Amino acid sequence: MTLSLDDIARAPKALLHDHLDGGLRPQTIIELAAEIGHALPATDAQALGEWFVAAADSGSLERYLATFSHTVAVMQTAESLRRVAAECAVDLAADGVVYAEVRYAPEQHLVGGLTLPQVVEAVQAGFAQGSAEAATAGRPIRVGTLLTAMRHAARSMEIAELAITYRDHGVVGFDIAGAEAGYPPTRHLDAFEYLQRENYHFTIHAGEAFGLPSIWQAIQWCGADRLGHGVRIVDDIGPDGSLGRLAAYVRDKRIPLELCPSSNVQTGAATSIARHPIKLLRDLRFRVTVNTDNRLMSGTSMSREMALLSEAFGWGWGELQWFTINAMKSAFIPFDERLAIINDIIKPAYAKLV
Ligand SMILES: O=c1[nH]cnc2c1ncn2[C@@H]1O[C@H](CO)[C@@H](O)[C@H]1O
Ligand SMILES: [Zn+2]
Repeated sequence: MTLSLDDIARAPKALLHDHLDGGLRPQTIIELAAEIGHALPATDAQALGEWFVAAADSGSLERYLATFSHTVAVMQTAESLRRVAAECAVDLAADGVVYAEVRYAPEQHLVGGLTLPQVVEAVQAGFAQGSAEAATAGRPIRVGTLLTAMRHAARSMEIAELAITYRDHGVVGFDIAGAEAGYPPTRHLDAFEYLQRENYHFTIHAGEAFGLPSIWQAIQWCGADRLGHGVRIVDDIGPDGSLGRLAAYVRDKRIPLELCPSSNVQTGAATSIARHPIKLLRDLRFRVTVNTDNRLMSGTSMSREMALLSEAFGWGWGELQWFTINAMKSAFIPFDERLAIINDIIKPAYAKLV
């Protein structure tokens, strides 16, 4: 049985890996760009959406990331950040996402003169507004924010401190992102050690464009709670399914993998959805979660990612519920709040569907 996109959209879903600057509506980019005179590769919403997907479909993470220059350019004022964040919450909720952790890099939004705290407050105001609108429309969503530091830059300690400052105001974790090859996680060890001393949560983009050494550093040197992608952990799994020491550690410790199928195909981390290692990793019972990464660059949604997997592997409600509960168990909000979403929202909804 394969599930249709409409069926999946009605089921509750949890999303741990979604970039705010990778999920703008094309029409919003056009309107914000017009206000500031930023030139775009297309000026019609449909064409612009297609341009992002085609340009990101590059086989390389570096070329994929180049497309963000257009989204980041239009997110340099408090008003534009608020609008983008509000629309993000509304769009995720309309797709049936009940819990989302959305990330962005505050250091990339200072060109218009905002300070780091002003950036965070504008985004938080947007998430609050969008969540309130979604609740009014009958699609409640909870959005937690992750603050990302760019791994090629040198502001991770500052961003880690910013995350701690806003930990009781909706910021639930920290991350590093950007080009992976040449920028190992240990470059930011001081930031990760600081966050551990603060009893805080963080994920690290690792094992996407670079392999096992990046994953090993993220976990064993930096202490990551989760892996952003982590898909190349399969390099430590033999053809007979035997696990190397690192893969065994990741599975034994139930370290969540934030897998992003469409994004991985675009950057060359996987050759196709049908051959995506998510099948093997699920069969081996790793703590697998399904994510969007960048809805704009992949022309996707949480429901679409699930529908692609359902089509490729014949997965039904049972698997969809498993991924959703895996994600919810792995969220960075407090345990009792995770449990409440699982028991009060997710399980009753799937009990009706299965
Ligand atoms: O899959 C990814 N791998 C690494 N970096 C990424 C990915 N997607 C987005 N970003 C980077 O994260 C920044 C903050 O959101 C984005 O501007 C982009 O440069
Ligand atoms: Zn990402």
